[in-house]
Amino acid sequence: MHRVLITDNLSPAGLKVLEETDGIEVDVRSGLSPEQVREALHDADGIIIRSGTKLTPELLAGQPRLKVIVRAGVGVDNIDLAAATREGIVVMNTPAGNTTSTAEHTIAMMMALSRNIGPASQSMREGRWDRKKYTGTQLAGKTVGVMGLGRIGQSVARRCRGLEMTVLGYDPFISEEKAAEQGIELYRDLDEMITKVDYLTVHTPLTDETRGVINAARIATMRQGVRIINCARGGIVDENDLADAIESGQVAGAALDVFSSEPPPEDSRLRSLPQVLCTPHLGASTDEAQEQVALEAAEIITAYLLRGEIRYAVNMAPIAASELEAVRPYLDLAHRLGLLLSQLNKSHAVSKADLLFRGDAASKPTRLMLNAFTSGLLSGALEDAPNIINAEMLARERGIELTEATSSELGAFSTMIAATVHTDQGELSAAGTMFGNEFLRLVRLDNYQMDAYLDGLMLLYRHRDVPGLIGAIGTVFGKHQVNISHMALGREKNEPGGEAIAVLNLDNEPSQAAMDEVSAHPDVTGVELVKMPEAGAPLPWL
Ligand SMILES: NC(=O)C1=CN([C@@H]2O[C@H](COP(=O)(O)OP(=O)(O)OC[C@H]3O[C@@H](n4cnc5c(N)ncnc54)[C@H](O)[C@@H]3O)[C@@H](O)[C@H]2O)C=CC1
Ligand SMILES: O=C(O)CCC(=O)C(=O)O
Repeated sequence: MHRVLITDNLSPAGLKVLEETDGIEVDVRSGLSPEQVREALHDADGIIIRSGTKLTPELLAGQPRLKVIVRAGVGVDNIDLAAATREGIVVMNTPAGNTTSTAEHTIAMMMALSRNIGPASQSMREGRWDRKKYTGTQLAGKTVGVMGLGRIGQSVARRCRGLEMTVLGYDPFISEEKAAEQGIELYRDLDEMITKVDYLTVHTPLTDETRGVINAARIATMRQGVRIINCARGGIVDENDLADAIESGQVAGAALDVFSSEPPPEDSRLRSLPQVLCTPHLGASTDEAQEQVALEAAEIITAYLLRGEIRYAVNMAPIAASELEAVRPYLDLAHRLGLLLSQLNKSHAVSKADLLFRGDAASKPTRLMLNAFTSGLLSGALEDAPNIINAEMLARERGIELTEATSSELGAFSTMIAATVHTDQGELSAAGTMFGNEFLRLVRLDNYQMDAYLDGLMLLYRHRDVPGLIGAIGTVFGKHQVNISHMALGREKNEPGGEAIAVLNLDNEPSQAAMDEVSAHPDVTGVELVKMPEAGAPLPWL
């Protein structure tokens, strides 16, 4: 049974999906302190949150059961992504469920700001009839600048066009064609765009680059009387600079749904300025958006916990259900090569690992395969075996450089993954292939070509290729009651008398005495016992 913890308000539609899914148990809590969230996470396989729960490194550390965090919404700034990644926890969001509601809220804020709806309504409640004081401005014919042309920014832009506004846009990651299709005049320079607008609305995530991007210096270059709307994240518009600019008259008004600290302090200047219209982070708060994000969150978390399907991951590459089955054997092969090289490497001082994907493997998600390989490579070195989410980060944190290359040339096999590990004592390399998507094979170890099974107990011994040796080793294992299920030989040069490697697959683990006897044979130059998962064993993290 997989337990899903829910610590924020989630629409009943999503809860119902979770409750009705076999294999899923739901634990709904509210009003938890950070310490209580930490404790509740000990017994959770996954957690669904909105913006009310902050998942800090302290909460995410030491949660071996926790595999997945789903944000019912877009912004993941309340989740420490680096910490989640380091702990091997996949983080996913529901990117499109609240786009329309947030775009509509932005338009509502823009209109209400322009027509003084908030203060006018308040004045009537207080018994006044101030028609002159609340004269507003019309949107039609005005120019709006949209910073961030993603889902919400574009949705806002389309609505502004419908309101007969001229729409300018700034987003370094959108093409001219895409902007033009929607009637957006695209700027590549924010500083240029903001001098031309009557309204500025921001729709980017809060990042190091966007934090405080709308600040005193930029506001000073804008038209006097500009209006600013922030329904994205608090802090994109510097709150102090905005309050100063409103007090000085440079900015006529601002509409804010989000704040750098939520809720903002009661004595915050922005709360008290009459030119500021505030809502308490309501952009996504509609029945429709909440139902949509809750349904998506429930589906995403169950798909991951029950089937290993990864959608909308923000800290790793996604794998669709349709792709997963096809990719699984490649991940398995890469993981086994990592496990093999990890066990053969005696120096532990790995500085670099290079992966080459050939043939069919080159058309599969190479980043995931690199992670799968790295998780195998590091599995012996770390207390908790890494998974495909954190392996790359853990390797890089340890100064291990990872490279990947692809080649569509087939070579001897229709698919091949080759790995080379660089250590302080030289290089180790191995290559594997698969027959029929199922049978994984080791086809090269260093310079020795072979066809060995990559599963179970593998005994590798380096030897001089002389007659009688195979019989002698077989006799040792027979004496010690160790059954050999398969054997493969690899010769460096395809001629007798040189150096060779034998790979024996064993049904049971040989005793130390048996190992010592094999090692003592005068023609054997090295013996290793490698433990691999059984054939067809599920991947540890999928
Ligand atoms: N108020 C609310 O309740 C809600 C707020 N949001 C927030 O709205 C924001 C946008 O959400 P979506 O449109 O769904 O995200 P998105 O990922 O579709 O779009 C973000 C856009 O910002 C652009 N961008 C990133 N850095 C930029 C920069 N330095 N300058 C200009 N553009 C930049 C990206 O290229 C992308 O096109 C997010 O911060 C999200 O958290 C989302 C939903 C509800
Ligand atoms: O969960 C919410 O209501 C906040 C929505 C939001 O800010 C987001 O999806 O980024």
